[in-house]
Amino acid sequence: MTPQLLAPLSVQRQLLFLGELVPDADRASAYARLCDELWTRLQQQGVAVLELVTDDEFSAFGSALETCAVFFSADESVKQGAQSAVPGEGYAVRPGKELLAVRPGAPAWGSGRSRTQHAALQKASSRADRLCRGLLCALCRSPGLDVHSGRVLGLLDDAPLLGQASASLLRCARYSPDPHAAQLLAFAPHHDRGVLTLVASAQEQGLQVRLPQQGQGAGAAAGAWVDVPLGPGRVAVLCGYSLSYALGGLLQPALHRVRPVAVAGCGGAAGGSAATAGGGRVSLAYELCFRPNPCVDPAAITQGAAEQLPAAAAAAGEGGAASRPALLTSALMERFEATHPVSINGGVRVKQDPGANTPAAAAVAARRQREENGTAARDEAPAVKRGRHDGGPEAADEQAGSPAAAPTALSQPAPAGGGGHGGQAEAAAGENGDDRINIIVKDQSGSEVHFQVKRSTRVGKVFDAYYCAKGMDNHSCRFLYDGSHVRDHITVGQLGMKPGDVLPMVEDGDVIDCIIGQAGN
Ligand SMILES: O=C(O)CCC(=O)C(=O)O
Ligand SMILES: [Fe+2]
Repeated sequence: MTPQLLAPLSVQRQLLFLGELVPDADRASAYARLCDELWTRLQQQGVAVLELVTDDEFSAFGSALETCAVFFSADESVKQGAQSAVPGEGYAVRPGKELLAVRPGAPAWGSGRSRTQHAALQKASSRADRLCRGLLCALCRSPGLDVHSGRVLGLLDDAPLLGQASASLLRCARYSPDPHAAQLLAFAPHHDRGVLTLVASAQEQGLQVRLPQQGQGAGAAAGAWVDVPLGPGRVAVLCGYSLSYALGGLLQPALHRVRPVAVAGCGGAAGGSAATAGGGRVSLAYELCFRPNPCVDPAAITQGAAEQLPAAAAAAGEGGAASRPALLTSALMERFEATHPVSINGGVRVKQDPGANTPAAAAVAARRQREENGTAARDEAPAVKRGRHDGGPEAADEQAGSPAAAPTALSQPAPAGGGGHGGQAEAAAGENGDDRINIIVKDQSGSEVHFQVKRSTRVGKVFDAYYCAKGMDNHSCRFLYDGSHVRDHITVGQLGMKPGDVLPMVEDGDVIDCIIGQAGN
């Protein structure tokens, strides 16, 4: 039986944003109740569901959900057009799931339908941003936490005010109803990297959170997956990794997932365009993030916080603020990457275990062995390379509706007919000589993303998939192969080749170095 999660919490926007300014005893006490309840629910259940009484926010979310549903039902060329027209915007299409992302303040793009959609998403993202900041402020002011809100709010950017793209991100996802995917999670269990995430969906069902396993909220149902009741007018609030870190572990990041979306399952409650998008589930997730450069110092942030807090942190099994070093947000995100294997697209980033018995792992191990022996790949006998097929652009590695390059080893087998980027199966195909090779993209911290691609795949597609897996803006990194800058128009097979070279240089398991923050291509 699904445990009863919680009664919706009513919030009036004017309460959130004006409550403390208006000298009205009722409003002040209602605001205090909101603060308290928000804290208690996040701490005990990992999620709070808000009922938006004044519909300003939800009408923005609702129209974004509607326009996205229509957009997602449009044909592939529209999607491809949008993708190429949006430098700096995350965009990905995966089997069974379509994802579109915008940042508040990002300039409009495209024309016609995609422009309409972008405008709706922009409006929803700025509403969500405002709501999220108000909730963060309320959380800090809760009697249970009692942290100076400026210490946390000061780490956010003020980009939405300046009309520049912010660090925060609104994702709109459509999970298509697939009879073959009925047993597959639509979104693998994950933590969000940001501060707070708001999730809205016209469909009541889909989102699930795992109740905390230990600490204050732990009860009989500790560790159980529970449904988060969404639907029109409701928004779920989830604590992300950054906030959890900033508060020294006083709140745990919410582990959440999207359950399987069956054909007849979640489409019914959608109403309007969401239903005409072919059923399935459409959701908006707004992830409020710290700006890229400030220092997040848990000890300073929680200094003087409510007295019972150290005990709460200890009960949650965390070392508390004192054991968490002050980190730049960029370092915090690296820490997140290192400890969280699930990318936002549901792909699993796998650090290959050299002992693992897969061809991909064997290739990586062999390459490392070569490096240790001082035998650089470039020094190998040409005869070895001559046997390889250089792959021409005509052999493009495209499949409609799936990215040309995807991280290997997805969390579940790809749904039938969905492109089949399924880790081991592909690795085996590579071994059989169908011209696929493993390429590793590695950043300065040593974090790796593995790809299995054809030699004919354009490296730009690998980079796009990398940005997508990392949740980063396109064109925000510089890529080096063998120390030289890689242009994104060449193919994987052309990596490292100089004008006049006839033999391919790239080897299975080769590494492309990624310099984060240096725009490159
Ligand atoms: O679609 C949903 O309900 C959740 C999406 C989500 O968890 C995310 O985008 O991080
Ligand atoms: Fe999420």
